[in-house]
Amino acid sequence: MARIRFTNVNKKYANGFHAVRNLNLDIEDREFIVLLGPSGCGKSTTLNMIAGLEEVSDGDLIFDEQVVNYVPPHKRDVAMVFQSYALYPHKTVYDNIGFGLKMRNASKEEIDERVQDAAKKLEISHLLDRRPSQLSGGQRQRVALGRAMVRDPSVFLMDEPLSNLDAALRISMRAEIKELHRAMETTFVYVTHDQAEALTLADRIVVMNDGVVQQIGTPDDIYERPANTFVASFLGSPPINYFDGVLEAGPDDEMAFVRDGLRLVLPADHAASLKGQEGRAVRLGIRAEDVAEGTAEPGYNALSGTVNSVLPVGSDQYLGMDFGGEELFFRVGKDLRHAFGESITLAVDLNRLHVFDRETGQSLIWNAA
Ligand SMILES: Nc1ncnc2c1ncn2[C@@H]1O[C@H](COP(=O)(O)OP(=O)(O)OP(=O)(O)O)[C@@H](O)[C@H]1O
Repeated sequence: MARIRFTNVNKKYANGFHAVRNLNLDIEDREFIVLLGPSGCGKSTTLNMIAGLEEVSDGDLIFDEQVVNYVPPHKRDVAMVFQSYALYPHKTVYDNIGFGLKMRNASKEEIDERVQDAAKKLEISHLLDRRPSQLSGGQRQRVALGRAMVRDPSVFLMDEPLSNLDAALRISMRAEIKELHRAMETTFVYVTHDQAEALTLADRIVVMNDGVVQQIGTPDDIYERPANTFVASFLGSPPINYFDGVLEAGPDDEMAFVRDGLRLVLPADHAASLKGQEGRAVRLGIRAEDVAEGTAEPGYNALSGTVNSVLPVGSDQYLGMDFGGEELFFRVGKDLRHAFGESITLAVDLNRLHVFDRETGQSLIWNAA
């Protein structure tokens, strides 16, 4: 069992670089947590603090009830899988998987039982006599997973374990990692910069930027109710569209977003949370998929512009629109037929709008985590 808690944790590297700032995070036993963010945001540093590979500069890192700030890695009951696999090139798959157990003086029988069991689960039993150089990338990654599995750790740490695999294999390995989590019944902490990976795997996602947590929540929370423009922009493809404008009060407690060529009436519950804020400078967000081809009166709950680009992506298509000199991107059904330069009106799904403060970027309608 392992619950992991960070309380006011900071990490400053020896050169003074402040990589993680005031981190507060409570990871429940058996939870699948994904640390998500752009390169350099501090996710690997956070994972390495759990592993004991990096020391906490201040604050406390707690496993269950024990502060582990100064507990060395081999006493933490964690296993880690790296992007680079880190296999021993001259050992067979069998020996690679069993090596950690051998170093801990496990009996030959125990090693054999655990290696065979892990190999079976990972479907690599037929590869046990090979060396890493005789394996594909996906098979090597399974060996790395097997090596971590046989240790039966309380915490499983993974740092971009799929990023060296091709697109198709990444998707099938995602399903396997999810199944592994279910079967192992341990706490998983997984680092990635890939939003799709995070959304598919996580019970909860921690979005980080510049060493600071931006939002902690379920995949739905993060995608549907982003706490700020950073989170809103980091997830979604093509990325969310923004419009700068102001709030305008209307009759019957109505609240609308207005700017040149656009007036969108906000749903009643958003209007209620924005009551009294008319005149406020806001940034409105419309996700690429939250539009439909519509005939609503132009300028009112609808967006009109000209088609700039049409990019089919198989199941649907990305539609580029010129909107008063601004370039917007939407994701629409593959059956919509539009030609370059054509005028088009899209109806906006008003229930799925996002409203942010223009200065701070904080959401004004979803409670920040
Ligand atoms: N030993 C170190 N000394 C000084 N700065 C470091 C050290 N290790 C990492 N950093 C810096 O700390 C920041 C966070 O690094 P970290 O590896 O945690 O980022 P990341 O989010 O995992 O990024 P990536 O996806 O590129 O690995 C980066 O700016 C990095 O350059």
